[in-house]
Amino acid sequence: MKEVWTSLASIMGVFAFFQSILHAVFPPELRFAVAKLFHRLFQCFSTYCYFDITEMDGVNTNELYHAVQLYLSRSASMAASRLSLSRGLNSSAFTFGLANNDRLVDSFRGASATWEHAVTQRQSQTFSWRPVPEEKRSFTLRIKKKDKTLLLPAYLDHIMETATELRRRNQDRLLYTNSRGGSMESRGFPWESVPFKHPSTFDTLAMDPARKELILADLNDFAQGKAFYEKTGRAWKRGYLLYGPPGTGKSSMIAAMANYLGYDIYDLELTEVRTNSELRKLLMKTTSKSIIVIEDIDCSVSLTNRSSKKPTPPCEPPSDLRPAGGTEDGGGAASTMTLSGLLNFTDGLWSCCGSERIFVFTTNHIEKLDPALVRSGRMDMHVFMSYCSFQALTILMKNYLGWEDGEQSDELMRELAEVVDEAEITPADVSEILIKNRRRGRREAAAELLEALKARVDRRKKERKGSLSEQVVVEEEEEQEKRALESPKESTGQLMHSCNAKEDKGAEED
Ligand SMILES: Nc1ncnc2c1ncn2[C@@H]1O[C@H](COP(=O)(O)OP(=O)(O)OP(=O)(O)O)[C@@H](O)[C@H]1O
Ligand SMILES: [Mg+2]
Repeated sequence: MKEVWTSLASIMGVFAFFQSILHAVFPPELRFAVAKLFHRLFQCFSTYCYFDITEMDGVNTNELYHAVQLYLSRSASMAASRLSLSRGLNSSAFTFGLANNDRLVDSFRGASATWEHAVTQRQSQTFSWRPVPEEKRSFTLRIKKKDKTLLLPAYLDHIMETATELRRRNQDRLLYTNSRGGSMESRGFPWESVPFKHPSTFDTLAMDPARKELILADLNDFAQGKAFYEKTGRAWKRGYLLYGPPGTGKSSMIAAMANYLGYDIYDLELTEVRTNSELRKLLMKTTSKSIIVIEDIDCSVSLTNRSSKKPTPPCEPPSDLRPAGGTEDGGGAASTMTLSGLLNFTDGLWSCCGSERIFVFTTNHIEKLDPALVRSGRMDMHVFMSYCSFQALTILMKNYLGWEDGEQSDELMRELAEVVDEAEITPADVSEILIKNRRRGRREAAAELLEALKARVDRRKKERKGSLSEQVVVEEEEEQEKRALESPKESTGQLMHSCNAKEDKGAEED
C-alpha cells in the first residue's frame, strides 16, 4: 500500500513539475490547446459521455433544467443525504432537489444514468434586460457511450413527460364554471375557476366494492390508454352516465374521480348556454386531463330531438340559406342550443380538440333521456348509484364513526344487514343520521341508525299496504266497468234496480 502511495506522489510531482515548466515557458494559448488535446484524448479513452444542462440558456431559462430538477425530486427524497426543499406558487406539495455537487443514479430501460448538480458563483455580471441569477446552476448527465442511442432522446422525453405530470399533480385542482352566462372575461376566457378542494375519494365513497373496482379499473385503463386510443383511431375521451335517486353519491363520485386522476373539473351549466356555437366555444376552452360535467341532464334544458325537427314551411327559404338560426352540425339550430349541438359537443369532431377528457352526465331519471344521448360510444359506462347496501353502510360507518372491520360481526351489524336493503335509504340519509349521533359513541350511533332503518321499513310497509288497498279498489272499479261494458243489459238492469231501490227508499222516507 505504501508503495502505491509513493508512486502516486511521484506521478503527481512529475505532473506538477511539467505544469510549472508549461506555465513558465509556453504562452497561455498554447497551454489551452494542450489542455484541450489532453481532454480530447481522455474523452477518446473514456467509456462515458457527459451532457451539461444549464439553468440558463443564454438569457432564457432552460426548460429542460427545471424538468430534470422536478424529475429527480421524486427519487432524490429517497436516495440523497442532503437536499434542497422548495414549494411553488399555487402548489400544495413540497419539491426536493439535489444539493450542490450531490449525485444521484437513475435507470431507464436497463441503462444507468448518473446525475450531478453543480452550483457556482457567476463570475461577472454582464448587462441584461432580464434579471440573471447570481449563481450558475447546472446538471451533468453521465451515461455510458454504448447506451447513448438507447437513452437519447427517449430518456429526455420521458423526463419532460414525467415532469409535466408531476407539475400538474403538484398544482391545486381547479373547478371551472360557466355561470357568467356566456359573457367572456377580459382575456376572452368563458370559464371562471376556483380551487377545487372536495375531500371525496374512492375510499370514502360508499358503494359496492366490486362496482367500485370496476370503475377504478376503467379509469386506470383510460388514463394509461394513450397508445391504445392512438392505435385504434379513437379520440382519447370517455363518457360516464351516473344515474340514480338523489343523495346516492353521483356528485361525490365525480369529485372522487377528479381527485383520483388529478384532473380539473369543468362544471357545465347548460341553462347558461344559449347557442350551439357558444357550447362549442366553451368546449374549445377546456384543457386536456379534465372532467366535463353536466349535472341533472334531464332537467337542465329541454333538448329537442334531432328526428323531431319541424319540416320547413314551403314559403320559407331552405334552412341552409337562412341568415341566422340556420342549421349547422347536421341538424342543430345555431341560434338555440339543441340536442344535436350537445351530441356534437360530446361526440363530434370538435370534441377531440383536446385529449384525455372525461364527460360525465348525471341524472335522477335515466328513462327521460333521449336514447341518442346515452348510446354507447357517447356514454361508454352507465353507473347506477343505488340506495345504501350493507357494504356501503359499513363504509359510511368507517368514515363517520371510525368503525373497524373486526367490530362488524356482532348482533347489531347482523340486524343492520337484515333491514338496510328493505329500508331503501340513500347514503346521504345514512350519513346524516351518523353525523347527528357521532358524539354519542359508535355503538349508540349504530343503534340509532338501526332504529331509523326499522322505522323506515315499517313506514314503507304501511305505505305499500295503503297503496295496495287503493289498487284493489281501483281494480274492482275497473272490473265493474268492464262487466258493465260486456253485458250492458244486465248492468242496465242493475242500474235500474239501484235507481228503483233509491226511489222506493225516498218514497218510504216521504
Ligand atoms: N355513495 C356515497 N358515499 C359517501 N357519501 C355519500 C354517498 N352518497 C351520498 N353521500 C353523502 O351525501 C351527500 C350528498 O351526496 P351527493 O351530492 O353526491 O348525491 P347526488 O347523488 O349527487 O344527489 P343529487 O342527485 O341530488 O345531485 C354528500 O355530501 C355525501 O356526504
Ligand atoms: Mg349531485
